[in-house]
Order: sequence, then C-alpha cells, then structure tokens
Amino acid sequence: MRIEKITMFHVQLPMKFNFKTAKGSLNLRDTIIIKVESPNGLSGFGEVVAFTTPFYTSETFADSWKILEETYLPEILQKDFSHPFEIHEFFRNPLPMALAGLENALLDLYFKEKNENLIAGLFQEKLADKIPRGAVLGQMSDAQTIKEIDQLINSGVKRIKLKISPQIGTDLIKNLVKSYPQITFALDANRSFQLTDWPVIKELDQLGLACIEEPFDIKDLSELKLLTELSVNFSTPICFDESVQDLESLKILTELPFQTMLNVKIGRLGGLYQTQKAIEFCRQHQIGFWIGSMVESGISKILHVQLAALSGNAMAGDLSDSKHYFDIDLIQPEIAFPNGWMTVPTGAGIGLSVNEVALDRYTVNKLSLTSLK
Ligand SMILES: O=C(O)CCC(=O)C1=CC=C[C@@H](O)[C@@H]1C(=O)O
Repeated sequence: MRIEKITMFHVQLPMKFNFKTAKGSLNLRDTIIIKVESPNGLSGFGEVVAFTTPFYTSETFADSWKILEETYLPEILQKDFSHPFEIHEFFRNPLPMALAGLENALLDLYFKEKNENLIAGLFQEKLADKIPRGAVLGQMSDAQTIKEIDQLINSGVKRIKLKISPQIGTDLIKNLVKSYPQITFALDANRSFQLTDWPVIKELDQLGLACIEEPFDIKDLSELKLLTELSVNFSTPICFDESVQDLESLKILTELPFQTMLNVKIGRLGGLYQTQKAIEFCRQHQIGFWIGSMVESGISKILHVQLAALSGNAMAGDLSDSKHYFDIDLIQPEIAFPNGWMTVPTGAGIGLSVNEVALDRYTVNKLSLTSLK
C-alpha cells in the first residue's frame, strides 16, 4: 500500500443538546477526520475521537492533532506496506485515538481496494442483517429523564443506559426500574464513586440491571481485586470502558472477584487491531462484550454499528441515530434505527459514503500532506 496524499480536517459539529456525564459535558463536538488517498484515485476515511478536554481519557484533541501532524502523517507517507495493521509496528507508544483514526482510514482504503466490507472482512464473519438500538441518557432533571424514556420507548428502544454519579442517589434509579419493566437498564458512573461506596453499588445489584459501568474512581484495575465484598451474592456484571485502554488491562478482568463486561470502543483501544484482539479475548474468557460510542460522527460510528453486528454481542450497543446528536452527519445515508432497529450496511470499506459537502461545511481547519515519492 502506498499513500499519495493525507488530509486531516478539524471538524466542529454543533450538538442539539448538552450531553452531561459525571465527568464532563459536551455541546459542540470537535473531532478530527483523516482522509487518505492512494495513487489509483481511491480514498479512505477515519475519525480521531479524542475530546478537547481529558474528561474521558488523558488523550486530548490537541495531543492527537500534534502527533498526527508531527509524526504519524509525515511518516506514513514515506512507507510502503502491505497491510494497515503494520502501522502498529511503525509507531510504538502511540496515542490510541490518534493512531486508531489513521488506522481506520487506511483500513477503509484497503478494503475498498479489495471491494470488501471492512468489519466483515477483518473478522471473516457474516454480520447480522439488523441490530437493535441501545440508548444513552446523559444527566438531566428527573422529569426530563422520564420524558426521554417515554420517547425512547415509543421509538422502539428496549435497552437504556443512564449516566449516574453519587449525587444522583439510588431512588430515581429504583423508581425507573420499577416503572418500566419492559426496559433493560444499564448504569454508567464514569468512575465517580469511591471504593468505599461499594455498599451503594451492592444496593443497585437488587435491580436486575444489565450492567454497572465504570463505578469506581481507581488508578489501577488491580485495586479492584481487593473488593471481595462484591463477590458475595453479587450478580450484576461490572462493565469496563475507560479503565481498559489496552490488552494488558483487559487481562486483569479475568482476575476480578465479580462478573465483568467490556464496552468496546475502537478509538480508546487504539484501533481495530487491538479491538479485534480484545473481542477475541472476551469470547475466549466469557467476558460479555458490547459496543459503545463516543458522541462521534458517522465515520467512526458506522464501524461500531458493524461491530455490534458480530456474533456474541452481550447487549445492544450505545448506538443512536445520526439525528440524535447532530443536524447533519458526515455520512450518507445517515445512521437511523426506525422502530429501534438498523439494517447494517455491508458495502466496501466502512460501508457508506462520506458526505464531503457536510465535511467541508463543518471544517474549521485542515492540513494536507503529499508524498514526495
Ligand atoms: O455516543 C453516545 O451515544 C454515547 C457516548 C457516551 O456514553 C460516552 C461518550 C464519551 C465519553 C463518556 O462520557 C461516555 C461513555 O462513557 O461511554
């Protein structure tokens, strides 16, 4: 493979509402889109999903832009390689989200050249024809939460994840679980509880939740090995997201004294090379895996839609319509779950076209590099 030109776009997508979690809130999505072009006229797209502040993981938009501009992009233009996964050998100690965006763009191009779908080709698996929508509700007033749940039920959603924090308390959650028996609820605390708060987590175990995601504010997953209180008659899986950024930490999940799950996000794991290995590990070790999302554009989200169509997903992913967060998405057709289900696109590469008019419209800065070869 040889790349002739790479362009990096700083895109600002205005959001329809303020998405609030225990650790931060978002009402404008700054994101980086990478376009790679080959000498034969084909192009591939990827997205770098880092946020402008380090509220989720330590990698920020500015960190990603810098390493792409100074290292990854100029160097990749110099290389000849046979598979995009070779970039994981070229760049050691990478910034996971920056590298994932570049890797995804190269994979899109690679699979377009082969005229094969990226995710189906990579996993050598037939994807499910349709996937269900799982919804995420940010923190908002109790009345607004109830209104949103009613709307989600009307639109066919059966699994809802609520963003929680210690300040929210357990009463609302208990009431919601009781009032909506037809809904499978999951909770996500974004690491806002202290380890000493485990009795609250234990209290939530009575509710039959699909999982409790990232409850504890910890530096190292190994700290959880001591939480043996949670192993006694505790049945709700504890799900990990931002605590697992590599395969080494994923291995620790098998040593924890309670049932675990993994929220899979390509950017956080450093690309599809690690994502594929993480999914294989989960399958081998009976760790329930399911697919998350990053309030990202459709360029990244469509890959997550396809991952959610792999066999063995433990529950519906955090995957919503393009129109949920944005007026216009960067892909055509946009992501949509009519009646709660989406038909999974299986075209070549990422499976959909990039809306280059929208990309141009929301670009506030861009940088192009051309090969001198
Ligand atoms: O994109 C979506 O629909 C959900 C995104 C989402 O829940 C998150 C995105 C980014 C940071 C996090 O606070 C949060 C998560 O923890 O999964």
